[in-house]
Amino acid sequence: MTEGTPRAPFGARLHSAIAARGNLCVGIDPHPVLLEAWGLGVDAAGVREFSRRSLEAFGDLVPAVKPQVAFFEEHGSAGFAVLEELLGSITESGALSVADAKRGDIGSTMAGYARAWLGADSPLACDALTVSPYLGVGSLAAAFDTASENGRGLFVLARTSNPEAGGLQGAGGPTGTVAQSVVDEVGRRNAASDPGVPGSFGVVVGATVGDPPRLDSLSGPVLMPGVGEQGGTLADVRRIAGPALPHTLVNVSRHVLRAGPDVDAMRSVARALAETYRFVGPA
Ligand SMILES: O=c1ccn([C@@H]2O[C@H](COP(=O)(O)O)[C@@H](O)[C@H]2O)c(=O)[nH]1
Repeated sequence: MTEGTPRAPFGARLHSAIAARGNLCVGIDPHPVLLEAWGLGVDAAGVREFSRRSLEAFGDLVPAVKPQVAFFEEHGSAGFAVLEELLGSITESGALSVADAKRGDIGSTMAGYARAWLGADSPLACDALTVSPYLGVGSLAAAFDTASENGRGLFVLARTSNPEAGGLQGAGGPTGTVAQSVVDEVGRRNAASDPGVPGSFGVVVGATVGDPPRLDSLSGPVLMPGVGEQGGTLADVRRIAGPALPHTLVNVSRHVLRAGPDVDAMRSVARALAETYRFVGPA
């Protein structure tokens, strides 16, 4: 981006990226067990090489790449330095970066996380950040505002893919489930979006969920993990996304990464998935 040129909204940039590359998002999750399987050290240097090979394999194939922040954070400042470098390299590969940090806190503290991940020139700035609404969607106000100001986006956890989530997120009240109320509140923040182009505020809904929230009034993108190792299928993705299918990013991490360390082998798994998970015609 030229200095001084405002960044286009995340929703519009994602819309173009999906039109060009389809709906698959691949995760970079340097689990210790994968680092070992690849013959790499379980340290920041191993994570750096893992990230480099992963991005070489699929960075130019997919609209978005999702680093799992936990596996960088566990290596301290050296791990964060690798993540900073990776976020820049994802942009160079032509993909959007989704930092999966699941941040959430009281409003005044959330403002610090917002500046860190969504600020104009922050070292860890990403195109979109995963955030947790379980301190109240309103506690995320600074993240919504900072993302809007800088053309970045959010994916707010609504109905996550893990089996433990249902008791809390699927709990019902007179107006529907907790997850539905999150989707509806996020959707209200997208109200002014252009028809056909998603707003910049999305939700996370797992591909493993039997009782998903309705997404018809979201007007924003969906990040849908849970395909592959967690058992979600193409049919699940179609059923759960419904009208939001064209704006859905289907995330797959370990199923691709297990094909490594060979870059061509990972690329061929990612390419096959990218063909399967394409819900819009080529641009
Ligand atoms: O509900 C959620 C939210 C986030 N995730 C993250 O997605 C990937 C999934 O990895 P796989 O190897 O494809 O299972 C991982 O980073 C999770 O933290 C999720 O799975 N479910």
